Amino acid sequence: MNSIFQLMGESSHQNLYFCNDQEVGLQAIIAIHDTTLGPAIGGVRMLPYSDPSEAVEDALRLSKAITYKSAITGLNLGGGSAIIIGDHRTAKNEALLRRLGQFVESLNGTFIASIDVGTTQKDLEYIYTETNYVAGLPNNLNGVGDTTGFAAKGVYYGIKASLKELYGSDSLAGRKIVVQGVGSVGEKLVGLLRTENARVYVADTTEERMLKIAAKYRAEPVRYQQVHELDVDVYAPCALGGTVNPESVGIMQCKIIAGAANNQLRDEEETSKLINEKGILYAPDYLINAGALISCYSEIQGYGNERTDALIENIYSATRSVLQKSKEEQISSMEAANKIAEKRIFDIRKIKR
Ligand SMILES: NC(=O)c1ccc[n+]([C@@H]2O[C@H](COP(=O)([O-])OP(=O)(O)OC[C@H]3O[C@@H](n4cnc5c(N)ncnc54)[C@H](O)[C@@H]3O)[C@@H](O)[C@H]2O)c1
Repeated sequence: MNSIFQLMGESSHQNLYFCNDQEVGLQAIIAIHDTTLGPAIGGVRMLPYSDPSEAVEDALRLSKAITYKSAITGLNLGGGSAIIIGDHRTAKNEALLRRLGQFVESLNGTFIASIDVGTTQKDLEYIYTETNYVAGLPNNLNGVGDTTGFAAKGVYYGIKASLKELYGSDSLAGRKIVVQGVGSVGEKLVGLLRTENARVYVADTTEERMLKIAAKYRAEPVRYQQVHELDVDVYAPCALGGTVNPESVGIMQCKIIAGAANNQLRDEEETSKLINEKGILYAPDYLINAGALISCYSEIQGYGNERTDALIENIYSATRSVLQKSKEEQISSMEAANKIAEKRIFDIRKIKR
């Protein structure tokens, strides 16, 4: 127990809640990192953790990341996370999800649940049966529906802001961009980039998917093993985390890294240093992939499409501020983003007391 308080203290977490309902088989954790800016939003992640302490660590890490993501994008939301310990393919059912909904409801709006790995919009509907504190509902329940288009739009602005910083122009025409992973977000990003005549290369471990997307958007297919060696303006990681690491940076030929994947940097400190030494510009992942979170915020606030688009467009100016601060203070762009996010929380905390 001591170590849990130590972990919470190290990352300045406010609360950690546990729910154990043996009758329905629910073992769940809700972590609230910081509610200075507003209620803590977070996805419901369902995975078969082998040890509850792993689930606690994940909940703490994920909730802190959301605090920073909300802060840097100007949202009035805090960071949270919900974890259900169990195999989402076999152990998920209506009673379990509704029980989680009751758990969320018991926190009186301090936590707002959305979807994450192992949960779907259908699951969120079950949670919604028991609590109104949810975001990311389907369109037929007046929700934002599929958030992947919003995520792609944010990445698109992040790429444009990075181009502006490096070349003095944010025009995409003729710029060479490789999109690694053309799944839900990657495909929509390819569409946006091609509309403005960027020269787009697409890679995916599923060859059929890669060929389909290449043909649909008149992009060029490349083998996924060759992504890092391509001489391009932008490398957009849109598959899994950790693809930017000392080994891959060693062979990279791109000028900018800007994509949708979460936790792109493995060994953050060392990798940031190597990126810097190579003169590669890095648009922080948690800032430019915030479009989905922004759309959930819009749903909570009852905003229409126009306001949602405007909030997502802010990613452009936020990315520029981060890159400029990074240059001026000779710090990594991740450090610059973290500093801006922390300062906003610090300032707002003063007026909330
Ligand atoms: N879905 C969202 O709203 C959202 C929001 C923010 C961030 N993200 C992040 O963006 C990334 C993509 O999300 P998604 O919803 O499009 O996922 P997805 O599963 O629909 O797509 C991922 C694609 O990457 C491919 N892939 C996996 N490993 C690869 C590799 N080594 N090389 C090339 N391709 C590979 C897969 O075959 C798949 O087509 C994830 O990291 C996710 O966490 C998603």
